[in-house]
Amino acid sequence: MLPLADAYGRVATDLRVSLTDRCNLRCTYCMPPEGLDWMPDDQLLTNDELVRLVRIGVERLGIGSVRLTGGEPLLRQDLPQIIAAVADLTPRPTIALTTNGIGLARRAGDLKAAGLDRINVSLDTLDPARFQVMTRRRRHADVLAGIRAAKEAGLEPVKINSVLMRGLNDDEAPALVDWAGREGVQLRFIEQMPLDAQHGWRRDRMVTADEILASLAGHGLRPVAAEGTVRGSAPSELFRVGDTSQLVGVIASVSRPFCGACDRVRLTADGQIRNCLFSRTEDDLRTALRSGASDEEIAEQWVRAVAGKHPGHGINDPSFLQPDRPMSAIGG
Ligand SMILES: Nc1nc2c(ncn2[C@@H]2O[C@H](COP(=O)(O)OP(=O)(O)OP(=O)(O)O)[C@@H](O)[C@H]2O)c(=O)[nH]1
Ligand SMILES: C[S@@+](CC[C@H](N)C(=O)[O-])C[C@H]1O[C@@H](n2cnc3c(N)ncnc32)[C@H](O)[C@@H]1O
Ligand code: SF4
Ligand code: SF4
Repeated sequence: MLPLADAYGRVATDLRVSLTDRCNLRCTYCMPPEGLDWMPDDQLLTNDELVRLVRIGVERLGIGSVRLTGGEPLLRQDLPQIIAAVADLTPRPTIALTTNGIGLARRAGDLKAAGLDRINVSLDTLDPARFQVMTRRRRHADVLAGIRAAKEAGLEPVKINSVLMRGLNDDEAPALVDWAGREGVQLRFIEQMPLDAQHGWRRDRMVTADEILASLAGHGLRPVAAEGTVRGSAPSELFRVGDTSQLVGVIASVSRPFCGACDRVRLTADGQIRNCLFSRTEDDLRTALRSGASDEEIAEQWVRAVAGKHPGHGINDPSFLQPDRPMSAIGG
């Protein structure tokens, strides 16, 4: 086994695979109203290519968990087949999905049956009108139905990702926490990152973890770290709501970076390895695959790609440059 180690003592064991750069929403912090120039079909990995790369990661490189994301991964009609093929690998990795939840109501049962272990659904607001402003689509009810179906399919605990945007939904943290408590889902607030295709992010506009926690002062949040729970490599810092069993997370990529414990590596839908969400370089495994490289050669290229990983994202450095690819094409 070759570990995917970098020069800072970190080892990547969590593979985040983007299945498509396309999406049926247009979240304002992610992409413009008109969408993007989607990747041409011939550049996308086929299912066999994708599963082969995941197999190499699992068999040779110590990948133990696989998260399927995008773009919107539910747009892949063959998602159950992909999940089943990954679930067939030895050793079997845990398999998770990050989705906007549209169409999940119909598909949650099939995904669970195919081998999906965990699901995270994105929902920024409880108000359908705000949802329409934030995503530019009228699909709020579909997302709520998807979350319900995921729970009914036994994909618990369902985690919910909420990005708070100033002037749009930054007053909604308390109501979202109360809703999550009633629904029995784990809510995580995400700081907005500079990864939108429009390059509209501004440090002085983003809603910070401190602001989010201050707005939840009435909820008696206590860090679970104080109970001895170890965070490990998780992006989310967890808090207990009062004396209840409810946990709420804050993913503070910008104001409280967690790069020092990073165990993630990304594979884009067009077969590029990215050693960091904010990496400015990529390693082209698709060309290697299509020019007849052996599993061993691909594994060695992958190891070299991770070895060059930077210590952190650099968002707070004056010289920071946003990556060329937007979040939706990297795999968030
Ligand atoms: N900066 C940074 N943000 C990340 C990273 N991984 C995930 N995130 C962000 O965290 C948010 C939630 O990600 P998810 O896809 O739900 O995954 P997760 O939080 O790792 O999942 P769990 O293991 O279920 O907690 C998204 O906005 C991601 O972009 C990362 O490596 N770096
Ligand atoms: C890129 S999306 C891909 C999966 C799926 N389409 C979804 O929305 O869950 C993954 C996660 O990234 C988050 N995200 C997108 N753009 C972001 C940004 N600029 N800053 C922080 N999080 C972002 C979304 O809210 C979502 O929770
Ligand atoms: S955050 Fe997810 S749902 Fe929203 S536009 Fe981006 S890829 Fe689509
Ligand atoms: S920004 Fe890069 S180094 Fe930091 S946690 Fe994310 S992927 Fe890892």
